[in-house]
Amino acid sequence: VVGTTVNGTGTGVLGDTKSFKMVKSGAYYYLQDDTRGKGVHTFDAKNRTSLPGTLWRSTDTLLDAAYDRAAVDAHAYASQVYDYYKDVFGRNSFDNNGAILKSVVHYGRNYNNAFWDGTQMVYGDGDGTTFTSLSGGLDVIAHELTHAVTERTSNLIYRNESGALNESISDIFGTLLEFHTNNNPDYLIGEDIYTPNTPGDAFRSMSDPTAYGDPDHYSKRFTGTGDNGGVHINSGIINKAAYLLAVGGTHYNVSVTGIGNEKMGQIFYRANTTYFTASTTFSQARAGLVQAAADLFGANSQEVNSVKQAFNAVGVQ
Ligand SMILES: CC(C)[C@H](Cc1cn(Cc2ccc(C(=O)O)cc2)nn1)C(=O)N[C@@H](CCCCN)C(=O)O
Ligand SMILES: O=C[C@H](O)[C@@H](O)[C@H](O)[C@H](O)CO
Ligand SMILES: [Ca+2]
Ligand SMILES: [Ca+2]
Ligand SMILES: [Zn+2]
Repeated sequence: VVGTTVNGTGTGVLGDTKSFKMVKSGAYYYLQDDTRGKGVHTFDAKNRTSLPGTLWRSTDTLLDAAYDRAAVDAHAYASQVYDYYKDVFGRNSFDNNGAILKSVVHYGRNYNNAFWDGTQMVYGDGDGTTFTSLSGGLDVIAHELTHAVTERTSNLIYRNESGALNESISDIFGTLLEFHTNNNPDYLIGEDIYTPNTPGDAFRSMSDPTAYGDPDHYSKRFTGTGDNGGVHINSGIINKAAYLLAVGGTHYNVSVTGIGNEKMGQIFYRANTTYFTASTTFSQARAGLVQAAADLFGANSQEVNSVKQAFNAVGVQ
């Protein structure tokens, strides 16, 4: 819509208060932020599955109803992910040309999932037991938006090893968003919205993928055809390598010197946008990450050595 930018305030999925930009047009206020790129737009699917539904419209700037919570987080967190990519990597939205960030909430009925469909981020409400509104997880939103970044850069094929790499990159930047904004950071995925009645669990773990049945070593990779050849399963191998690269540790008797989250993120961002291609395998990813680390920190740097150690630790040469 065409209108004037105003400040909105609302309650998120977890009951937290946050502010965001809205546009006033006529008598209504819309979840449209014109201050970031070409815009951040949040839509209401009204529990149907036609996309994107309607641009979120309110009669005021206070979004504190239960039905508003999913939209508040989708809108505010998408803005935070926009700011991260712009401030940290100088990337202007997923296309690096300010593309409008579209988010859709209240998708379907009791829908226990969230996804990027090539055009927009889509969030279910969950069934209230397995998931609560999935836009309530900052790592989830950054995960979905990072699929868009990957699609516009390496465009890693969503199958087998390239697909698992695609998935891991989304989990990695989902996690980095939590640390960058200091939003209860951890190396878990979906912990804020998974099983709302059970504290302390998550959907995936980067620090210990085996906690949720995913492999933490190449010798344990899934070789079936399910899940597009295990893209959400074998992602655990790269997730573990990224975790070790950032934090350090000893894994299957291989010791890794941690270099911190920021440098780990720089290396993965540069590799994904410069060296990875659609068909990049785990072994080729190691080479691309080593090259990215060499570009950033020097061929004989600790950072390069730590990338090699991390991939040795998960059995990828
Ligand atoms: C981001 C993350 C919170 C989310 C988690 C998720 C949810 N589901 C469905 C699902 C729901 C419930 C259970 C259960 O054990 O009860 C298991 C799986 N599958 N994955 C996820 O990983 N979504 C996929 C959706 C992929 C859709 C096909 N491209 C993704 O974005 O990669
Ligand atoms: O589809 C069959 C492929 O073999 C696939 O399953 C890969 O072996 C697996 O993704 C390993 O990364
Ligand atoms: Ca997390
Ligand atoms: Ca839980
Ligand atoms: Zn994903």
